[in-house]
Amino acid sequence: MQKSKRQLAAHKSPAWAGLRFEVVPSRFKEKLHKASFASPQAYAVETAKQKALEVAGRMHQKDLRAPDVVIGADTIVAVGGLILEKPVDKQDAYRMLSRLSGREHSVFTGVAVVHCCTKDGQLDTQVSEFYEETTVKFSELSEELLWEYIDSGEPMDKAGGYGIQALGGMLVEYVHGDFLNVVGFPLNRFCKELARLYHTPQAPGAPRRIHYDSIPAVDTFEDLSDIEGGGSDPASANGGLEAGGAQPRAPRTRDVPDLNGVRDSQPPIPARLLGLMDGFKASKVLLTACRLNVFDVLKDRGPLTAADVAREIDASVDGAERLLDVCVALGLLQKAGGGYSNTEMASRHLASDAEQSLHGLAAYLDGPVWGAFTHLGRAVQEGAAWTPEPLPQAPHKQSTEATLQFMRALHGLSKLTAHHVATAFDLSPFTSACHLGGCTGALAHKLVQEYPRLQVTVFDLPEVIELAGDFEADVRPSERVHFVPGDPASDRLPPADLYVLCILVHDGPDARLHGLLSRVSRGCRAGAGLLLAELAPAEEEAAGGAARRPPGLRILGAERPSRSPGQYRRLLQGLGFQDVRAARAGDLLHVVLGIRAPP
Ligand SMILES: O=c1[nH]cc([C@@H]2O[C@H](COP(=O)(O)OP(=O)(O)OP(=O)(O)O)[C@@H](O)[C@H]2O)c(=O)[nH]1
Repeated sequence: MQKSKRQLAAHKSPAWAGLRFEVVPSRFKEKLHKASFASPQAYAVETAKQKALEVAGRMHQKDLRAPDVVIGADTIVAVGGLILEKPVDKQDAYRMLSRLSGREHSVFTGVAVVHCCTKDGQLDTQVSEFYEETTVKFSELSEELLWEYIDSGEPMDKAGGYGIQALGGMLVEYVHGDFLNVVGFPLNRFCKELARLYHTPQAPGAPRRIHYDSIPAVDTFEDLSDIEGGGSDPASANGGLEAGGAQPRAPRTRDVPDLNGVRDSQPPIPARLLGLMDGFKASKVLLTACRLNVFDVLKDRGPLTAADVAREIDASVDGAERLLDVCVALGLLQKAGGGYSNTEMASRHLASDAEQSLHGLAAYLDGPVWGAFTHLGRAVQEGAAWTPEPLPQAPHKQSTEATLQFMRALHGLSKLTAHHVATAFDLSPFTSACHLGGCTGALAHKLVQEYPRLQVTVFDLPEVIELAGDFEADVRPSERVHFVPGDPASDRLPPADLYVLCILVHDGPDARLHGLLSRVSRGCRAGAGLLLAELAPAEEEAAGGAARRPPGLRILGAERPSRSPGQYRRLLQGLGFQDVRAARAGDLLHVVLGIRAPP
């Protein structure tokens, strides 16, 4: 399951509902044994609690100071005694949604509020928890509606497989209870709980005392509070958080300094800005650790000391220890009793021989892309490209090693995304496909695995095809994948039922994209398909739960923002394709499929 976006550590950052908070994804693995809980809601509450405790512990370790409060939440759907979380794939989404069709179900969000303090350097926590239930009834869903909704990609990161605040709203007949609870956080109940926990009435005229400096505006909640003697009249409210008698409250003054001498009206610290300024250091540490093969050394081996690692990577012990400690802080490594080991993510993506390795991408970013970015000022002044020209624009200008380096980067990305691209639509009606710019054949091999009748031609520049054999050991070779040298931008295209383009044209100029797509449109027969998979725009990635990249900074280093599925759809329609459909392919890509209309 994707890491939580919703564990809030309250003490810094901008305001929301009167809280200054920071969002810290929890690393708690949501693997609690569901059957061991008395009820679905007990499971949600425990998961929320474990998520928040993990964040509190980690932040305390990292900053040597705990946040004041960590808020964890977990949303589940319960139907007929079953607990539904986020679907793992489309079939799973189908199973969930067909189970919900025509029925009532409950949505539970468990919330844990973890109060933290540090005693003698040790973290001390106190947990308050609650859950909220909302009942939702779905209409009867036709197969067609169900699949159209699944193909929209929306269900994939949603508990129960639907997003009530978006397209999923059309499935819903009625809602009883808090709508926001279904979306993922019961804000109203949460505010009441905070008011109950922190806002105890006190004697008139008593000085304002705040224990939890992250909650200066808890006054915000009192209007929602059920506390006796509370109420919505601001004049009857004070900002005190300390216990006292049930007395009338002193007037609230928003511009009074709190105990830290900070006025509420002070602008917040620009934490995001500071993070942006400093962010390159984290990238460089990650890329350097990859280049020094730290994650290879630690993969499949017990915890190693800094001295062991230093010996293996030919580094000084002090230097290795500093690098390893920063990797721990970045969540790439774990440290226990002086020994370092890979996190699961590092073994899966940063070790060079891992099935889903991004080691090649890291090397490409650390090499030519990093080099180009150090001269960014000059490139801006001269209007030059920000990054090395990627293949296929300039292979002839590249050394074999540079071409291989680019191919390794693309290979890792292709392997990571191939399953999502191959299964975004049902491609079984097609019997032959041609992957233009198919590079190492990673997607081609996934396509033939998924579709037993399909033959795939990988059509790419001769320099690339010549080197593609180097990657054969890394894919399951198939006789149904053929490599044909040629330039997709100028040579005659091999005949096929389906043409595939994947992360090929997202960062190129419009003219190049139009040129390539119109070549396919002119070169293919009526009824042939065109499947286009490209990086989703950054804002869609964020919505899909992926780490947000600034618009304009693409994964392989070019600077053009991605086009939206709508733009691709209009483009394809303008080029004579019909039945154009768009779908998400994992968190990173969107895929568009169109069928060539008769001329
Ligand atoms: O109608 C909607 N229903 C659900 C959602 C979204 O679904 C997920 C629920 O996931 P969870 O509670 O597990 O929490 P997350 O913050 O995503 O992180 P995990 O690490 O726990 O997976 C949540 O994103 C809801 O917002 C929705 O959007 N609409």
